[in-house]
Amino acid sequence: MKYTCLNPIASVGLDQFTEGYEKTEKMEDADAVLVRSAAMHDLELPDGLYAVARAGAGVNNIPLDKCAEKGIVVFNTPGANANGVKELVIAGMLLASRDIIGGVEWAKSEAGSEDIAKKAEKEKKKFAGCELMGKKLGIIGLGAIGIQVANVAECLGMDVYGYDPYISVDAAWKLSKGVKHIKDVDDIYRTCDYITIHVPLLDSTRKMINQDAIDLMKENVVILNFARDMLVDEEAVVKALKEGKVKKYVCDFPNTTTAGVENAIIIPHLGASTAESEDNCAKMAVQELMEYLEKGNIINSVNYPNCSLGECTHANRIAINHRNVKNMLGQFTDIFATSDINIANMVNKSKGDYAYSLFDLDSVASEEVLDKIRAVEGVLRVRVIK
Ligand SMILES: NC(=O)C1=CN([C@@H]2O[C@H](COP(=O)(O)OP(=O)(O)OC[C@H]3O[C@@H](n4cnc5c(N)ncnc54)[C@H](O)[C@@H]3O)[C@@H](O)[C@H]2O)C=CC1
Ligand SMILES: O=C(O)CCC(=O)C(=O)O
Repeated sequence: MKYTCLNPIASVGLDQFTEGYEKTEKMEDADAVLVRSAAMHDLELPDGLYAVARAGAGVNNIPLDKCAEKGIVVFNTPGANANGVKELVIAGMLLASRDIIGGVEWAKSEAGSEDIAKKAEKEKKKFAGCELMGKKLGIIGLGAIGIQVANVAECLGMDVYGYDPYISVDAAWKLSKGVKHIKDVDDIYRTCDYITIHVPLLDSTRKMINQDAIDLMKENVVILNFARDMLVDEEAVVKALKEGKVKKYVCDFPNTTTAGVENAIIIPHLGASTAESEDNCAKMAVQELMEYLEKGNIINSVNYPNCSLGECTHANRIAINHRNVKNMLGQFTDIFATSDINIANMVNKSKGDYAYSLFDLDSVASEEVLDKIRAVEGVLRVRVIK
């Protein structure tokens, strides 16, 4: 099996590939791709490619449907970099509250000045700020990152408001009970002194924080965006920064709209750039790929359902990527039955428009049988795992 990396991937992850895996620089030769933020939308997807693993959370750089149509399963690594992002969000709140950046710049500009200590005592009032304790923090999106930000902000003495209409049961269990449950996002905009967004970039979330949202916000609000720049109408934010309505905009995604704007604190996408997050993501991504390539089991896919039959202890395992339409399973089982093949174990799961079936068989399906399955309308890929 061959894999290629479209971004640098931590070696502690790649080292997990066992004998039989080989790195290639050529995507057209690869069975699997590992990627971080590299844009894949315009890349040609080779016919031999089985899987893409995003060592990270956001998958807006990957053409999910185009991959699904070719039977390419796309994975991400949920939560693996959440702590790294959480810590930078807290740093962002502190940078927005205390003029640490201004103060440090001042000290640099006075390097070599004999009376710097005396001057500092005189100048420091320029860099004074406010504390986080007692302030209201609104969190939009209570997934892996949002929860961690909520819980730590509470420990810092902030009054935390959380909004996520799709929160998972697991996530809800992890959330501190002190976090106020907000059902209308406008209440976050109206109430909070700090607002941080942690949702995926989807058509439904694009420019979620827009002029209307800003109009509802309090004077001097701080907006933090460590999720994706396109979630925010940044032209509206820049206008609000200039008018003084928004005190600071802290964003992890530099672009020509915000870089260099006064009171915009722009960070070069460093949220997950820690040794720990990079290692966690790389390890999880490689495990997911190996599990899929070797056993056909899907864990943490974003375009196909999670689906597993564990180890295969039978004669043959066949994996079928297909559309989520009626009677696919009926047609597959019919083909096995009429070919005198007993199904020892099977699973079929769907996610949106796509589905996946795994069959463990008591005898080996011939090429003829596999061709019959391939010919079923709606089948996107058939793979012999064992
Ligand atoms: N700056 C960086 O380096 C990083 C940025 N990210 C970005 O942060 C995003 C979130 O990451 P995670 O928390 O790990 O993802 P996650 O998938 O664990 O959480 C996302 C949450 O957003 C919620 N959500 C979806 N639509 C919503 C809506 N309209 N309103 C409110 N909530 C909504 C979901 O229910 C889910 O709970 C990623 O999609 C990615 O774009 C993630 C990791 C690193
Ligand atoms: O790999 C990275 O550094 C980017 C992390 C990120 O944005 C994500 O996981 O969504």
